[in-house]
Amino acid sequence: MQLRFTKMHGLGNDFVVIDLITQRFKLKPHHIRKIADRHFGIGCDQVLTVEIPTQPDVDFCYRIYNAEGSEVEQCGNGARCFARFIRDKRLTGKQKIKVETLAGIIELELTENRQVRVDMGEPILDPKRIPFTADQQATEYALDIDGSAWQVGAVSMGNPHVILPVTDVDTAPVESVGPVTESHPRFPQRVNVGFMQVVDRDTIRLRVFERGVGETLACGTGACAAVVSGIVQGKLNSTVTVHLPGGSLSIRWQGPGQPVIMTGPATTVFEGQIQI
Ligand SMILES: N[C@@H](CCC[C@H](N)C(=O)O)C(=O)O
Repeated sequence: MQLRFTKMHGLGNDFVVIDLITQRFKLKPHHIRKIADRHFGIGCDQVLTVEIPTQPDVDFCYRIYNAEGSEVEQCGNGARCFARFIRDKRLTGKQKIKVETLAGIIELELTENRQVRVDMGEPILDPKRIPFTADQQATEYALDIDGSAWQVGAVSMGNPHVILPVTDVDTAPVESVGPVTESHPRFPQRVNVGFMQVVDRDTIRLRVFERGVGETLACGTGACAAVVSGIVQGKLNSTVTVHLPGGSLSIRWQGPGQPVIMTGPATTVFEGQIQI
């Protein structure tokens, strides 16, 4: 079968977006791996699908697959690309779009300056729900990573994140510490690993070793989780600019009970068809 796709990115975190409303196809993990392969396929960090919602009062269903083939709960950069795709393909005329994900319902809004604002929902700090093995909820946890002692933050944005503080992201041990932490036994569903440098109360620099992918140029949920972690630790104000290798995001969180709001760009690169 020939599948139509659109190649997109959010700050260099790249996606193959497939409309499964006008095309009927059941994507299996080996299809995802083939599509995501940078040598033998199209190449991307995640495959995103647009589907008919299963719940009332929701506009679309948004599904997310990591390059390794696993389905995941949430993807922030992907959410902005999803909104741009829906708009460009005229699948809706609405300014605000409600979509269901495995992590719950999120709201996407295209702004006047071609940015996309996403209500990512409330962050989860309860270790059981992250999931993360810990005696009780805390703002920082002692974590042994391969014999080294780290003080880390742990937050779920629907998907699990651990945040490791570093003094300089340029020299952070992303390639060595990232993979061992991703599969740390205290994170039973594995984890996305953020390396956060606090620049000042309004600015951080961040690199993320993503679960199921490796280091990406940007991670939207990683940016949200890092900011939430920095806020609960008293290091950051409620609106923070996050500088990632692929560009910058604005993240706002006004504290417990409030959703995290992410604003940033979404770009279409090209369109095509793939024989699957
Ligand atoms: N790139 C993403 C996150 C994608 C999912 C992640 N790798 C996971 O396994 O949870 C983002 O922008 O949030």
